[in-house]
Parts: sequence; structure tokens; C-alpha cells
Amino acid sequence: MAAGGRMFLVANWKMNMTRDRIETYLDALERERLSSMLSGTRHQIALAPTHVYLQDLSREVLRRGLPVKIFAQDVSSRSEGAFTGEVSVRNVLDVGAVGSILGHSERRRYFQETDADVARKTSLCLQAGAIPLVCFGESREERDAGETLRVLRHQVAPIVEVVTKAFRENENIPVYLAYEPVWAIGSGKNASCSDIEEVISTVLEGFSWPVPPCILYGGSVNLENISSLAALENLAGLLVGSAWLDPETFLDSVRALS
Ligand SMILES: O=C(CO)COP(=O)(O)O
Repeated sequence: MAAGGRMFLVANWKMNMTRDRIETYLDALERERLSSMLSGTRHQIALAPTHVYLQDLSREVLRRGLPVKIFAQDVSSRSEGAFTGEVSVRNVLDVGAVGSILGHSERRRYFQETDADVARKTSLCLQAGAIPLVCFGESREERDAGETLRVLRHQVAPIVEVVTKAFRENENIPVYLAYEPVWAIGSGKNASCSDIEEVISTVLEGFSWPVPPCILYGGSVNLENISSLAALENLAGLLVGSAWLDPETFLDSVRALS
């Protein structure tokens, strides 16, 4: 857990939820009094729905007084203009999101996003005042070939560059990264604590960051492993897919960390 005992807990719903399921989810958070559950902690919660639910979800968490921030799952690498079907950083901010997940491995893998695209998106977020949560991580083949740290450095280097540029204009920029090994996502096999620690120190110490990023972990986080993962020094939070599609498991996870 990062200094101060604060964890940033982000549920990436991917393309799974519907209006009904979101309502049931929020009902559970309200009924179980998420606010009081968090009151003795410094944890922060974010939910990341698909773009179409951002506005309703932002309004609903506000109406219900839930201590929840809203993140988009992606934004365009263009700021505005004739880009049919794209959704800009400004669009997601307009409807209540405070930041966006960027460069998730599913976007890199199925939609051919490159490190350069992810860097552009990060830069647009920082310029617009949105919090970038940039994912990076190696594939099984890269890990087996002993290439993990080289691959990660390659993914993170362009982010350091845009953060450094943005920092010259605004020293208060928030930077979040999420180490999500591709082989750990949805597989039931999480990265080991020592692997995560090695990656965190490589990313923190291997670059000259103008402001140290908060680093989260994602990949098969569940009720069995959450407490040991959260105990990792320097780990600033968790980015969770499958397990947190279920509000009860999400609430049990928050309880486990409270
Ligand atoms: O991709 C993830 C979060 O962005 C992790 O997914 P799982 O928690 O389902 O492994």
C-alpha cells in the first residue's frame, strides 16, 4: 500500500454492463453504505463504464451521494474534428468523467493501438485536466523470453516524455499508471508480489520522472489475493475487471481493505 495507506480502487467494467446492471450495482453500494465503509480509510474508488453510460452514472453517483469517481475506458488520440465515431477527452469530461484508462492491452491487441497513440492520449488528457491511467504490461511470450523489463521500459518511455512536457506547464498534473501483465488479465493467475515490486521499482527508478507516478496493479485480482497485493509497499491501487463486475465482491474487497 502506498504511503499514507491510500489505495485507488478502479473497476474496469469493460463492455459488460447494461443500464439495469449498473442500477443494481449502485443500489448495492448505497444499501451497504459505501461511504461509511470508506470513512476510516483514505481509499478512493472509481468506476469505468463504457462511454454511453458515463453521463447517467456520474449523475446517479452524485444524486446518491456515493464517494465514487467516474473514469472513461478510453478516449480518442485526436482532440476534436472530423473523426467519426471517436470520443474526445473533452467529451468525457463534459459528462462527468474525471479521467480515463488509456492503452489497455485489449485496445493495444484488438485495435492496434501503439505506444505513440497512448502517449498522444496521455498528453491530451494532461492538457485537458483529465487524469490519465495508463496501462502497460508484457505478454506471456515476452515474459518467457526474459524480455519483461525491456518491453515495459519501451512502453513507459513515451509516457515519461509527455509527462515531462506537461509538467513544464503545470506542476500539479496527476499521473497514474497500471501494471497489467497481459497473461494475468482474466486468466485467474495474478503476477507475484515480487514481480510487481520489481516492475514498480524499475518504473519509478529507471526514469527521471518530473513527478513520481502512482502505480496500480491489475490482472486477476480477487478476494483471495487482494489483501496481499494491497500490502505491497509503493503499490498505489488496483485496477480490476471480472471480480468487480459483481457489486458484492466489490464491496467485500473494500471491506477487506478497510
Ligand atoms: O484488465 C483488467 C483491468 O483493466 C483486469 O481484468 P481481470 O481483473 O478480469 O483480470
